[in-house]
Amino acid sequence: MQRAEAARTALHTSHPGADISLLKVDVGSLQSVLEASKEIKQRFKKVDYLYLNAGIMPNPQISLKAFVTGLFSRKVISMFATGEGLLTQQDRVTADGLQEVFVTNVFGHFIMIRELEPLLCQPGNTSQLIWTSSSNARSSAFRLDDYQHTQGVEPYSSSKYASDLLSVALNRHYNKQGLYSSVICPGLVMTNLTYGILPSFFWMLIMPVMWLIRIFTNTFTLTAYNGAEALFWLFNQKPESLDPRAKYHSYSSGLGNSYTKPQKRPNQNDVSVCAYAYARAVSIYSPGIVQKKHCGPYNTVIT
Ligand SMILES: NC(=O)C1=CN([C@@H]2O[C@H](COP(=O)(O)OP(=O)(O)OC[C@H]3O[C@@H](n4cnc5c(N)ncnc54)[C@H](OP(=O)(O)O)[C@@H]3O)[C@@H](O)[C@H]2O)C=CC1
Ligand SMILES: CC(C)CCC[C@@H](C)[C@H]1CC[C@H]2C3=C(CC[C@]12C)[C@@]1(C)CCC(=O)[C@@H](C)[C@@H]1CC3
Repeated sequence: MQRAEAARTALHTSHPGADISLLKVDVGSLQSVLEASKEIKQRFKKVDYLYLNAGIMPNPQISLKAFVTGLFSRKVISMFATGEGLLTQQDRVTADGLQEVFVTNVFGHFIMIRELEPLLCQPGNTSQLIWTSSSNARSSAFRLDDYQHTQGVEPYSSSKYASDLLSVALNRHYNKQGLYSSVICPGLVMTNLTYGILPSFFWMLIMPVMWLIRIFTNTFTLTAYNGAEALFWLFNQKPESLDPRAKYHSYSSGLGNSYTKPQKRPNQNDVSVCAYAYARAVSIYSPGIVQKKHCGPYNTVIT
């Protein structure tokens, strides 16, 4: 909350008239998501934009062997752009009995969308869901028969691919009610997430190398300001004009100027499968968990 208050103060300095309301939510805890959603419904009559940005990559490990092999392969540029095959993470099970990466990066957000449905689907109004996904999302890390990625070591890639699929499934389900979902990738940005991969002083030391790499890959946005480009770009678009299956990337030119461009779509079969998986996930988890946590009745009907 302290960080949120600091952000509010900074925003008030640059935008003195802004009405900024703070609310604490742990998207990794279903009870917290339900409570926060209830509070949002009390505070607001409608929600125009829901930015699903919170995400984690716990205990990341770099594979030095994969990095060195990648450096001398033809895939070197794509390795720097996506980090594919370079990172593994150690996941854990939350108090709700869910995989932490899956619940934080995907499922908590999904429950919030369902809970806020009346505010997001107002007649005569369009609303946008904007997910912060990643170019690290990888279909081969996602399996329907293990959609929480309990068996593998790449829960981050898996959860980001799940959010890409879920966004397409949400478009199919909600577009006719004026709700539109998009995913973005901010590129490689220096944040607490990347400081968990390598210490901040190390990133500082290799910054000249990073600027050099940026000449060859536009995905090294590096600053939060440039990384947020696609989030801001989407805010200004007519949601009906967006491609429901695209991923919108924040890019930076060699000189550090940012711009947004759409990129590839998830596989059609995967999308149908994902819609089914999430319908099943909600029906399995919601009633049991809510009863256990004494949050009152919570019925979800998925068609
Ligand atoms: N940095 C990068 O290079 C990239 C980042 N991304 C994605 O961008 C998003 C933002 O990450 P980034 O800013 O880089 O990393 P940070 O670790 O700096 O920020 C993560 C944010 O998520 C919030 N968060 C984490 N867990 C929870 C939780 N359980 N409940 C509520 N909020 C939570 C954090 O809140 P708090 O500060 O209160 O803990 C923080 O605001 C993530 O989804 C990440 O996957 C995607 C591609 C590249
Ligand atoms: C640049 C240096 C000389 C060496 C850095 C090597 C790696 C640690 C990085 C190379 C590509 C990076 C990358 C990510 C993390 C750090 C690297 C693997 C991400 C996976 C971070 C989270 C994301 O969501 C992706 C978009 C990033 C892709 C690139």
